[in-house]
Amino acid sequence: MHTIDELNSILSEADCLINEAQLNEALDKMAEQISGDLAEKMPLVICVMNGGLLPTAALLQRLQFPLELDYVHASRYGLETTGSDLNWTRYPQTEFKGRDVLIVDDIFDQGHTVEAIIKWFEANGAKNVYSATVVNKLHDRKVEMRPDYIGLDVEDRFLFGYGMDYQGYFRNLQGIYAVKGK
Ligand SMILES: O=P(O)(O)OC[C@H]1O[C@H](OP(=O)(O)OP(=O)(O)O)[C@H](O)[C@@H]1O
Ligand code: HPA
Repeated sequence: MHTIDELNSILSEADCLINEAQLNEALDKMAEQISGDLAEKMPLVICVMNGGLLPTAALLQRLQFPLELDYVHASRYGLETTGSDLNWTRYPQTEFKGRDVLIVDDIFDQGHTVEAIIKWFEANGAKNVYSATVVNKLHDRKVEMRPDYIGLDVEDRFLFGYGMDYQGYFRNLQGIYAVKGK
């Protein structure tokens, strides 16, 4: 359990790596690329909860063409997770067989989450599966694939804000922060 004072000091000591203006610029570019590729395809956009909530909303506001929205909740099991083991707590409810699907998440870190979700949609009949993440963390512990649309590269630190949580908190921030010393 954290106190409000502890949480406020985590935030006040953190480094802001990406501010709101930089986020907006990156999201504008992503939306432009996505619109170029998908505007005629009536895609199904999939928000990966919980981290994908803010990025999905921000992209949808910028995508002015016919699309449908659904969400999945699939997260990695704790620290011991290896490979693509995901704990699915919500599968999509919208028909996606034969359709173009766009997966939206906050971060491409090691990449197991996005990779496994893409594979699941492909294995279950999606036509083309695209993926978009606001940030890509720079390190060499990654899966081989990369998302089709990436907002910004970011250094290898523990991040929070704009979808990403620090022990459950701070997903709501309009910027991306790194915990002091981590
Ligand atoms: O690229 P990876 O190394 O797989 O990590 C990225 C994933 O980790 C976080 O989700 P998490 O499983 O913590 O669930 P959450 O979205 O509910 O925070 C984040 O939202 C991505 O989905
Ligand atoms: O750096 C991170 N912060 C929060 N959640 C995450 N999930 C993967 N990487 C991160």
